Amino acid sequence: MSLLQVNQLRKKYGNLLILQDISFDINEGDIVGLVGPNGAGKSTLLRSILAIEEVESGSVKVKNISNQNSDFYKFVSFIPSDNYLYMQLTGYDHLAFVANIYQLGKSAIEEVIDQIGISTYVDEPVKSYSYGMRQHLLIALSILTKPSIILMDEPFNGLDPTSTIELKELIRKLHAQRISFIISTHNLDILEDLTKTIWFIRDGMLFKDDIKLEMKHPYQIEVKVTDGTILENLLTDCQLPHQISENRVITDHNYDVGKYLEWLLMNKVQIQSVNPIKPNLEERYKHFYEVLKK
Ligand SMILES: Nc1ncnc2c1ncn2[C@@H]1O[C@H](COP(=O)(O)OP(=O)(O)OP(=O)(O)O)[C@@H](O)[C@H]1O
Repeated sequence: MSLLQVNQLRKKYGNLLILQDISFDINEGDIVGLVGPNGAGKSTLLRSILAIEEVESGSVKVKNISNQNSDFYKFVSFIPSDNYLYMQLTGYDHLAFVANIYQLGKSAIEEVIDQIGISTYVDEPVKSYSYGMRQHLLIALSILTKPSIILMDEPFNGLDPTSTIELKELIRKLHAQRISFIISTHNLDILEDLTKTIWFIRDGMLFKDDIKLEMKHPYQIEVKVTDGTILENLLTDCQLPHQISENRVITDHNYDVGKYLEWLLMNKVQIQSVNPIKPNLEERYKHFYEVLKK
């Protein structure tokens, strides 16, 4: 079911067009990864969704409530990339401050402290927290209102591997409780662990990682046969471009895989399986920008 609707969002800084009429829908339970080079417009998009930035035109709604209505912010939370915590205050002070704005009681605070697992340090001043502990506090703050979606801008910046794993687990846990996410990050490996829905932004335009783009990628097809030695001997006669690795022949997807199969069958090679070797996100990312440059 559609949760967040972004319609024709257009944003300029001076004469520079930053967001070019961006539209998309996020469904309940989605985790969307937003990637793109520096200055592509990722933060501006998140900030415009939240009406922190004034836009030229377009509309944003969550559960049919406009971002011009304060109720919008009960359902949408934001974790910005810059640390906006107060070093002298404790984690609890922060939670009490936000709870007060939304007129939430102590029990709501206790609930998120338990849920995020920050009870051992919530009464300490934030200046004593590690990056990971600060990120946990920011998430605790973001879920106080029980939002339906959390927008995160570069949440993994500065985290060590342990804190990164903890944050990923926390995102998965909240996702299992039906919270949706839009996560902007440069860390493609982390993103690929969390979601298959990865969107690219470049020059203020949004590109969903669509199948057509993937089909154009010259990924390879792997053909398994029973005996590598025979294969190697056989393939000395094969005119089609290929590489051999043990008992597999790796072809180039630009060539028709049928031709390889035909040739192998004709030479009585027993085929065990034929699998596309799907490029990883980093390869698709590189390919994507190469395609766009043309
Ligand atoms: N307050 C501002 N005034 C003028 N230009 C701005 C402002 N904020 C951002 N920009 C410009 O808007 C463009 C998009 O910036 P934005 O921060 O949204 O990119 P980004 O994709 O989040 O980049 P990064 O990955 O480096 O965080 C950049 O060209 C940036 O210089």
